[in-house]
Amino acid sequence: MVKIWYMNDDETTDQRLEHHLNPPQFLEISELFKTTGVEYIKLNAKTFQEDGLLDKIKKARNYSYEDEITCSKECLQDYENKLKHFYAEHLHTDEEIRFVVDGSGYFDVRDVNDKWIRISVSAGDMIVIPAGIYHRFTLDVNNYIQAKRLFIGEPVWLPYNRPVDEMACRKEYLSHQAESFKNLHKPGQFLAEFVV
Ligand SMILES: CSCCC(=O)/C(O)=C/O
Ligand SMILES: [Fe+2]
Repeated sequence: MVKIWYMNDDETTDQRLEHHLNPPQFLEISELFKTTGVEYIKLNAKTFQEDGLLDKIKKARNYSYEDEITCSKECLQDYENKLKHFYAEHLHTDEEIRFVVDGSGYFDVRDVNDKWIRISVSAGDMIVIPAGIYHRFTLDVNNYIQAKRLFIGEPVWLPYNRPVDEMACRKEYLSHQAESFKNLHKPGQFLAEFVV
């Protein structure tokens, strides 16, 4: 079950811990979308290969490329280094689409006021992180996640570490954020249409 909360930015303890504010401040999926444009949909991690929902989403969104990544000490080559890179604040020129098949982890995204929001994902959770948003990823204390990576066209995994405010995708993201996310009322306006 996805959980979303504002992080305590001052905490310098292990990145794999929850890092809540005191008291904790949770967000709804619709609030996450309004302040960041991050979309979310729940799939069934046990039946997605037969129930057709993932295929439907891929077709509608033109996700033509798909592979899988497993992040664990045993399965990920250059584990420590890769995790360090994932946790460096960065953006991409394309959407980052992840569907968690097994395990769990945290995607952190910056909100409209540059505050960190932590999204706790586990099996069945799909998130779409827009191009141009500053974000990062970490494993949680279970140290294991397996996720499908979807892509429109050829995959480009290039992260651009902050600050890269002059990039076109960053400027475009900020103008969308200012103009439209806050006026939308449905959680994950686009993915929501697939919820039955
Ligand atoms: C669970 S997917 C690993 C993290 C990743 O691929 C990425 O690009 C983070 O920003
Ligand atoms: Fe990323």
